[in-house]
Amino acid sequence: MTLLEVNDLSIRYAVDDGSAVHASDDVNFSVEPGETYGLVGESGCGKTTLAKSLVHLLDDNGYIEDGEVWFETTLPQWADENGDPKQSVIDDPDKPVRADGKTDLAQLNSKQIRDIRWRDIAIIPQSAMNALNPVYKVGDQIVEAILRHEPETTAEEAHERARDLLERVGIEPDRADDYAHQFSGGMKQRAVIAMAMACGPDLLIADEPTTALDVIIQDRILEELEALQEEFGVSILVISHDISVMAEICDRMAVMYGGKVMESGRTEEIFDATANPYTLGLKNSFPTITSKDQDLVSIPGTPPTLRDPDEGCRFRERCPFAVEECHAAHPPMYDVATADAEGRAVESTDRRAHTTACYRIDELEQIRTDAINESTWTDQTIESR
Ligand SMILES: Nc1ncnc2c1ncn2[C@@H]1O[C@H](COP(=O)(O)OP(=O)(O)OP(=O)(O)O)[C@@H](O)[C@H]1O
Repeated sequence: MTLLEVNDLSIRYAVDDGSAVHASDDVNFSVEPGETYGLVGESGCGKTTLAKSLVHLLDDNGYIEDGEVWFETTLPQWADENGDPKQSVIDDPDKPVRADGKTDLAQLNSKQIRDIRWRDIAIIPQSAMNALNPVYKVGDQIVEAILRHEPETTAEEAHERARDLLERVGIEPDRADDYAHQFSGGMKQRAVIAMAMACGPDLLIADEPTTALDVIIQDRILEELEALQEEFGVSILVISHDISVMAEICDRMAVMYGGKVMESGRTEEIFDATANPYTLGLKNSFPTITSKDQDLVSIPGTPPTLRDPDEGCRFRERCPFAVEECHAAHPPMYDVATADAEGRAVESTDRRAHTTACYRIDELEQIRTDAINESTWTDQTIESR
């Protein structure tokens, strides 16, 4: 049973000159119960947009152009006494509810999504540690989050839960009476994680949970997230530009570039059998867990603006392996492990498979070898590709 199933999700931002920023294009992925799924890629590739769109928190000029976001929940008004969707609701084409108990969040109105946000899906935004209100005690802010979403809970129970949640993320319960300025950066981040867990969500979205923290604190935050997951069975959708952080905590991940998923699969597949030039370049630019001494090589050039992009592969202008075909159309997702009877790559829509968007999938061995050499990335000028 899948908790979240994102199908062909495309998100746009309308901008002043009349063009649209294609922040996410035909994105597919799924998250299973209790799983940690990662969205990784350089700044501006659309990770935050994607995460915010799931719970309708896009900026005012952002909108879902197309796609579906099926989530394992049924709103009370559409559920029977067991919490399952009523047959009349499933049969109603105007209701975004499936027989398997999933609801398409993309079709909900703002009141309906408010019932899901925090209670079923909690989001820890980027720079969350600055999100704590300086004039309220930290504990009271958690209490408020509980009471807002669970009116039946008493203030006393909520206080008890707030203290308990703080303890679970490694903060002394008595510090509930402190103000945010009395907390270190790492403690603030953990308090925000506690707040996100206040209503027992099924999915926790953590946007760059360790950025701006030093390495030791980063490790502790990752450990806290893993511990919470083990204890509560919550699924985590984690976003980071740092592929080595992802390696530590994710079961599966999607590597994004320019609003597109370039490669997706289990973490060990992405690391041990990397199948996309962009992922290879990204790996070169971060110290990996296995080889901390390796030279770091960043990918020359900058990501595209995404304003009305052309049809070609989004990565081709920075890709040392780009060929003619890459200019004509962005590649589909190919299955990395299987080929057809003639040995040719096959397209795949299987969200659990290891897939890559690269036409040169048949030459992977050579590409992997070449990608290790710094000169592969630095010798060629953009014009020569
Ligand atoms: N409100 C907006 N209006 C127009 N363009 C936007 C808006 N918000 C984001 N974008 C653009 O959408 C694209 C995706 O941005 P997004 O913030 O989702 O990427 P990201 O991978 O999360 O990067 P970061 O980690 O820096 O937040 C970028 O090109 C960005 O400039």
